[in-house]
Amino acid sequence: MALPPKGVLQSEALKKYIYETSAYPGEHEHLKGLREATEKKYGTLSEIAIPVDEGRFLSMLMRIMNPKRTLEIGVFTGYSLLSTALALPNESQITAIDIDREAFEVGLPFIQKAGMENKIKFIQGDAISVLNEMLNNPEFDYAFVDADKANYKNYHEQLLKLVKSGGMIAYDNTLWYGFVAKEEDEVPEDMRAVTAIMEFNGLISSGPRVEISQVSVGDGVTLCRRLH
Ligand SMILES: C[S@@+](CC[C@H](N)C(=O)[O-])C[C@H]1O[C@@H](n2cnc3c(N)ncnc32)[C@H](O)[C@@H]1O
Ligand SMILES: O=c1cc(-c2ccc(O)cc2)oc2c(O)c(O)ccc12
Repeated sequence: MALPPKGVLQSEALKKYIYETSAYPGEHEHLKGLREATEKKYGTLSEIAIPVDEGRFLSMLMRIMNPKRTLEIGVFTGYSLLSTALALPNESQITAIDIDREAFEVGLPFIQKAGMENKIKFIQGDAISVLNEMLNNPEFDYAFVDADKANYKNYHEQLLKLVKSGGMIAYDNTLWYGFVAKEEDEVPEDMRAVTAIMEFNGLISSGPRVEISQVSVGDGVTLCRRLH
């Protein structure tokens, strides 16, 4: 079964319009360099990086929130990481976790050229284990999650102990190519993470711990604000 285009926008013409009018113009030169190096090295796999319009959204969110300590789970070559870092004040720190360092090294020269390396502490390791080793001390203002989708519910439990009350957790891919709204027999075998995503969406949609907003940008981003 052929995959639909990635993301919420199922019209290629509308996606092209949005990219060309409001996402590519003004894209930071080193973000563009990182994106092109990722495409060159990884070909179609580069699609797992967040798209440019989502990068702009996350960057705007950071400028509004002005967080001091942030977390990123799932770095790949660093498009979301560099989008975030460029929007943060100099004294801010991002703890970025990925099980794989090889892809991060593809983006690292662009992070360095952009002068953002000092804001980033990269930790190579399984995110569940790395988060478990952190003290249950809510010291982060913001977290972005874009790693293994089956673990989103586990990351959520851990992050509710690590993100401050009033802080924000953003989860990527919560609309998963639109498959969340399709019948089971319409979902290709390699897109079965849709089950975990749908369970996760159900889990966070009610309850006293977070307030959410499902944002239809990229492949769907859910913002969760910790209430207590
Ligand atoms: C979709 S990519 C992240 C894309 C990235 N946010 C960007 O904009 O380029 C997912 C990443 O999660 C990482 N990952 C998967 N499972 C992980 C785990 N258990 N712990 C830490 N990282 C993991 C993968 O190595 C991969 O780099
Ligand atoms: O097709 C994918 C796959 C992933 C993925 C798979 C396995 C992992 O351990 C982590 C991530 O992530 C994706 C993604 O974030 C995206 O935006 C599109 C597609 C995929």
